[in-house]
Amino acid sequence: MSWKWGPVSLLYHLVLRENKLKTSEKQLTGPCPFTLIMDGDVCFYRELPKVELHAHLNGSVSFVTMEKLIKRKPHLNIEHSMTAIGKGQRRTLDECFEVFKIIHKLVDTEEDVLMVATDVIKEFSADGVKYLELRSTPREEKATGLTKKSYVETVIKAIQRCKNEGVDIDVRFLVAIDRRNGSEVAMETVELAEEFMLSSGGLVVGIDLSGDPTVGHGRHLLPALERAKNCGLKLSLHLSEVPSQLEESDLLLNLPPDRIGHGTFLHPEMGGSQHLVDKVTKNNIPLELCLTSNVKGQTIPCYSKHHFRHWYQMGHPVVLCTDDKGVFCTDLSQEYQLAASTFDLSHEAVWKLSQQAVDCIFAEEAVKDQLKQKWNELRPQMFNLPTQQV
Ligand SMILES: CNc1ncnc2c1ncn2[C@@H]1O[C@H](COP(=O)(O)O)[C@@H](O)[C@H]1O
Ligand SMILES: [Zn+2]
Repeated sequence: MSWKWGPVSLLYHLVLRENKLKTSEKQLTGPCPFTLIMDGDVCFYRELPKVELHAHLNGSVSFVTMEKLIKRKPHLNIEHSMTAIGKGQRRTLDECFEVFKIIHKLVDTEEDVLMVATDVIKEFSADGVKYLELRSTPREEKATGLTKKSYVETVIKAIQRCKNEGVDIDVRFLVAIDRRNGSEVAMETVELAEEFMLSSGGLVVGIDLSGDPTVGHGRHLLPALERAKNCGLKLSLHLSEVPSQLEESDLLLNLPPDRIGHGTFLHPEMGGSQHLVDKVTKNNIPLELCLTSNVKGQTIPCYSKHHFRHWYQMGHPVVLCTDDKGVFCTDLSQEYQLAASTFDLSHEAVWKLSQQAVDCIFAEEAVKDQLKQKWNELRPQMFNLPTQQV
């Protein structure tokens, strides 16, 4: 396999150099620039065109952006160690949810949301992501005047701003329901999403169901999710992220959702059941899989035991994603590289994985066609083939 420098890796290299990273920071933002210079394999994953379908906005805040937020609010006495889980570290899922509470304190004005969303989009683009579905929970902050509506408007503004600046990435937005907030808020969230689906020129495409999986039961959220589906919003639901949710997953799979987040404990080999697998395969529902998130959040003991193996072997559609690239100190290139090294995937298999993710996006068919064309155009430079052979 020969390797050529491409625009993405070069840009990433320059961005990292410009930020003059210290050793401690390298762990939080991805591979160090020196690795990038020396290791052609790292460049392959960085340069690989990618689709990111499972990224929570406030979990995706990078070290560099976090530094800006901490400087804006020194009185909060928040340190980096409180907002990210570094290399080799593990936390319980409960502890992860405490981290989000801290980040929410730092991101509580329209100005913060605009900066965070703009930075996150640009970082995904610099990592070679060509299509991104960002998800976030609309939040009201009485003290600063932030409303749920202005929250969504601000994320949309960031998406439009990046587009106007020519950032090479197509971005859509999923409005998130936090399951902890119950059925009424869930319904209000769907109504808000519906309003923006109609007014945002196709930028709001769906609903995410997330939040602490140990709190509440999905049965109370069914009316809101059904309404979302009926009005044309796509559904991506966190399902069976913890072992105790089998009954809930069975119920929510009847909707059926358009994609599943994690689905860690659906497979019989993970403690789930063939019945659940049959429901997922019958409807061909893609799974969004986040390796580092699951290992650092300790729902999976180690990478080799990740449920990627079972679904990938079955030929079921799986999409590698980051979940919370800031909190878990990863990026999508690293996730592809991790999957490849753990499950012994060739560059050709990795390419197929990234290409097949295009079929799982929520944007309209025309966008899929454009992305497929982009993948075809980029393939020769990735594999160093003459154009006519592709
Ligand atoms: C680790 N696994 C996970 N499981 C479930 N929900 C998660 C999550 N990671 C993130 N979130 C959800 O995303 C919110 C933060 O981003 P936003 O403020 O919405 O942008 C968290 O508060 C949680 O509701
Ligand atoms: Zn998630």
